Amino acid sequence: MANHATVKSPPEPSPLRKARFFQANMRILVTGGAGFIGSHLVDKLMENEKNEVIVVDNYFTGSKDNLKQWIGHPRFELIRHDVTETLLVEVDRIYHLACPASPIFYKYNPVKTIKTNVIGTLNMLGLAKRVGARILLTSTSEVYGDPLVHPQTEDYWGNVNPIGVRSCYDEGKRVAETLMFDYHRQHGLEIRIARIFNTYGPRMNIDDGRVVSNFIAQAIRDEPLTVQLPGTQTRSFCYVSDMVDGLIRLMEGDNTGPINIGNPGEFTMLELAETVKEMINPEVKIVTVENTPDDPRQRKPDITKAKETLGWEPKIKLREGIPLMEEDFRQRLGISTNKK
Ligand SMILES: NC(=O)c1ccc[n+]([C@@H]2O[C@H](COP(=O)([O-])OP(=O)(O)OC[C@H]3O[C@@H](n4cnc5c(N)ncnc54)[C@H](O)[C@@H]3O)[C@@H](O)[C@H]2O)c1
Ligand SMILES: O=C(O)[C@H]1O[C@H](OP(=O)(O)OP(=O)(O)OC[C@H]2O[C@@H](n3ccc(=O)[nH]c3=O)[C@H](O)[C@@H]2O)[C@H](O)[C@@H](O)[C@@H]1O
Repeated sequence: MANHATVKSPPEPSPLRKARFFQANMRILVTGGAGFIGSHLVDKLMENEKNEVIVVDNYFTGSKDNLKQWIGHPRFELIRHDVTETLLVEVDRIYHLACPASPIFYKYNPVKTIKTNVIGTLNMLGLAKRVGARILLTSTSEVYGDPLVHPQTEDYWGNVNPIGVRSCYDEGKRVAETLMFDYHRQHGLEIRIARIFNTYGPRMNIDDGRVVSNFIAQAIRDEPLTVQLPGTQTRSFCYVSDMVDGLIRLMEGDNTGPINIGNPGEFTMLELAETVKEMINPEVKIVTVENTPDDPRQRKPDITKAKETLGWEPKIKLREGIPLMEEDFRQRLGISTNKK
């Protein structure tokens, strides 16, 4: 599915690319770069001395703190900007991540979430078209909704409620994917779409509301782990360094996607709670609480395509990732005692 019929190619990002004696740096825009995945992506991109990185973020869920090591660096720029407004920058690559990801944040102002997904993606595609940049969208496994196919393959069209409380996010991302392919077919844009499955790791907001961060923070604070009913719903958790590796491979490879990027290890929420309890605080209680509407009952990526086309598969198992996140959370919470 590499390249769909294209009408015409976009311009080269800069004539400097073709210059014989001067190799310009690769200028990379990361929208949402002050967030959890975005800031880890920036760290990795900055390791390459040929990269210049520009982050735009409105700090709704992100923070300058996540980027503090780069502020003032000559190859790094940080712009406070909302992607629902147009942006003029000259770049070669756009990693478009800007969008609240945790359900409690994306449901907080659903109309804004839709605008971010639709107008924000439209703006970034317009920018990519003007400057000839390649653009990668971080879509989501939520495009599969409450999936009737398990594990989920990229050719599954999904089972999504168009009028539910999650629709601002899952339908928003579906439209964003549509826009990406329409710009690709109509204007010849180079696009990449990653369908990300639940990702966790250091720098997640402590009170982010997502399940791994909730359970780890609760275990450290000695509060009951809140398993939302029924507890048998499943998720597959990918450690953030594996995710960043997959995103960069996708951007630099020649397959448009969509490609699932996630860890196929599948756990029920009760199993996750038991694992966190055993590893962090065996004394802590596990309680069940009400769930929210339309919570998907199962989720597990089929990553055959990522393996075959990107040579990618995750390396970090859940039991290896939890202690790395625990260490970061303990440091930020200022709670060092480990009741093991
Ligand atoms: N973490 C996951 O499990 C997961 C799973 C699937 C998809 N994704 C996608 O990956 C991306 C990053 O997710 P994350 O987990 O790092 O979330 P995050 O909330 O930590 O990061 C999102 C960033 O986007 C910024 N942002 C939000 N709206 C914006 C706007 N209108 N203009 C500019 N900036 C804006 C936020 O301030 C934040 O820094 C998102 O697009 C999300 O949909 C994440
Ligand atoms: O990977 C994805 O595609 C999507 O996954 C998550 O959405 P979700 O799976 O609902 O994430 P969580 O809020 O972490 O919930 C996971 C499961 O844990 C349960 N949960 C959550 C929080 C909690 O305290 N307890 C608990 O049992 C929820 O009911 C749900 O079944 C992300 O937040 C989305 O940004 C992302 O796009």
